[in-house]
Amino acid sequence: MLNYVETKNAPAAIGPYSQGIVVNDIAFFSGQIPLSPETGNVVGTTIQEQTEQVMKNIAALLESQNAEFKDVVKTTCFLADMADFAAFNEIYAKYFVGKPARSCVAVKDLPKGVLCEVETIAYIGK
Ligand SMILES: CC(=[NH2+])C(=O)[O-]
Repeated sequence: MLNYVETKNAPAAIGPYSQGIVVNDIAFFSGQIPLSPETGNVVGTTIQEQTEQVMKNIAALLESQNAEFKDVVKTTCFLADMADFAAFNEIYAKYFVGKPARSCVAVKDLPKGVLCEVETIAYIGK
């Protein structure tokens, strides 16, 4: 059984994808970039500001499934510049205290020219 994630508290999709899909007790959330859920505009210009907005968006997705950061089992992180790795990690670590499995790569470009994107998989069974 597949269920789509739909919440106004996280940015709407900007392409042909959903905010996430739940399969049984696992939620697969689409990559979050630092968009405002209200305006759809990019929030912040620094890696710190943009990572904070990404974390807010992930929190909203998790909340839509009655889940929290501690329920995340895997993340994939995309940076526009690996020089931002340390600063990104500093913000990331405040939220993902449970240290889920992770991959982090630098890519040539991200949508809307942002500095970071983070996708998450969470276990939402209780
Ligand atoms: C932002 C995003 N998740 C995408 O696929 O364009």
